[in-house]
Amino acid sequence: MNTTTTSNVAIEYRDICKSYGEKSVLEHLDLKIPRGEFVTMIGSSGSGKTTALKMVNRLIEPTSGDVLVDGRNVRDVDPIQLRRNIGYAIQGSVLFPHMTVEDNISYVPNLLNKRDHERTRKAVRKWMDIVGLPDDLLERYPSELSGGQQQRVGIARALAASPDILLMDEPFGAVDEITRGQLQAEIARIHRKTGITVMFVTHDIAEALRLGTRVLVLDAGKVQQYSAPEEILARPATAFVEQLVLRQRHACDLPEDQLCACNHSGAARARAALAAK
Ligand SMILES: Nc1ncnc2c1ncn2[C@@H]1O[C@H](COP(=O)(O)OP(=O)(O)OP(=O)(O)O)[C@@H](O)[C@H]1O
Repeated sequence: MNTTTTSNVAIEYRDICKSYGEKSVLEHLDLKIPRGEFVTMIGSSGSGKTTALKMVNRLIEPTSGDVLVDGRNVRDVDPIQLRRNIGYAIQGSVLFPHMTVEDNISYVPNLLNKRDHERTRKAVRKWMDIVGLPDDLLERYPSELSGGQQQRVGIARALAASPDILLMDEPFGAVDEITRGQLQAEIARIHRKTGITVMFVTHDIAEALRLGTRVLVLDAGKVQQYSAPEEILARPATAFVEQLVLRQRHACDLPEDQLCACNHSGAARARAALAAK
């Protein structure tokens, strides 16, 4: 039974098609993302992940079809207003190079509560703490930070306006493995704590399974599967998803009849699902 009603849907794609000239990138995408979900998007290169993501904040417009955010067609919402309620974090540093860490994070909150600078100051410190950065970095400029620290500041900035939706496009693609693991743990914690709706593009199936409450697998502009991670692992819907799952098992160096023993909740749920089969 489908229990997803309009009121608990944060983002909806209705029959979305996107072409660049003759090239079709998304074909009849229909998708509902309930409020509070953490949707990871994975697929082959060029499968349309970034294109679909950027339609939510109108950085890309569809050729046909509609995108709804909180039940409103984004075509009817002023893009600037829309983006104030949608955090956006991408790979690499997108910080303003001439601004300190504090000014970078407080940029949007300052626009929103112009008069209440004390409130913004407190919010900046709260987000520094949440993304695991010490306050003594507040006066530094982006060039004086490590890649991992810049990425954390980018996430703090995306979250600082307390958006309802967070769009993340391979946000941890450019950091080392250890930092990546830490950032994954932090974003999962932020999601649990805030209940924010997250769309997260990744090339890493382990990351998709670890973080996603639902995983969207795209190939050649079409949805291959949109399911909980345990479902993806236990019952891949297409040969393409099956290949992804095999890659995950091999990465974890386990026999194919066992699931990944990595330390993540998706795999733990998947193991339980398989055990119950
Ligand atoms: N402005 C554009 N003009 C023409 N083609 C474009 C444009 N933007 C994207 N494309 C093409 O659309 C297709 C989908 O791109 P998109 O960035 O959505 O894919 P993706 O799944 O995010 O890819 P990747 O995993 O490599 O980042 C690609 O073939 C890309 O080359």
